Amino acid sequence: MSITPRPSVDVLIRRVDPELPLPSYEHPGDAGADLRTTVDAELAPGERAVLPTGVAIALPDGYAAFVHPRSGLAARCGVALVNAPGTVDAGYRGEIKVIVVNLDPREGVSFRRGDRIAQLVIQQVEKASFHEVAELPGSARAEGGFGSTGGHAAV
Ligand SMILES: O=c1ccn([C@H]2C[C@H](O)[C@@H](COP(=O)(O)OP(=O)(O)OP(=O)(O)O)O2)c(=O)[nH]1
Ligand SMILES: [Mg+2]
Repeated sequence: MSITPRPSVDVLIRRVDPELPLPSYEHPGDAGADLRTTVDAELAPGERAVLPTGVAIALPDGYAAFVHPRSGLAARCGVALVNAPGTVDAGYRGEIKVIVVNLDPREGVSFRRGDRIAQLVIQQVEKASFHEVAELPGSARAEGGFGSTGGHAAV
């Protein structure tokens, strides 16, 4: 049985920093195109920084780009994105930036210009038309949340 790939979506991209390569997919089936930092950065334990990526994009309406962490940076260095996933709106024309944080309690982490620090995932998004009601229809979950289904020994 063959699987049919979805057609790609056209995204316009401007290189704010022309010396660095465009974001790219490392493998044909990858979901995220890696974003690079244009600056060197040193993060002490617990420190965060907003790193520029040197690119700006224009997405068709109905799409958004999401800035996701790279698992290697998380697993090996304790680097996370404070707002993962960062949401890049279709109409945003500014430089995409990545808000990194060093979660390691003891070791600092260094980034060098050109390092791949995050990945950009493009997705179709729905636009909601909100219709206000006084009462919401009932549901099995109702107002349960935040561990309401149990399975957390600590809670
Ligand atoms: O990780 C991120 C998140 C956002 N952005 C850019 C693109 C996005 O379209 C814009 C606004 O993001 P968001 O809506 O998350 O920020 P906000 O705090 O709500 O700012 P604003 O009031 O400008 O919407 O900032 C990034 O470059 N990187
Ligand atoms: Mg916003």
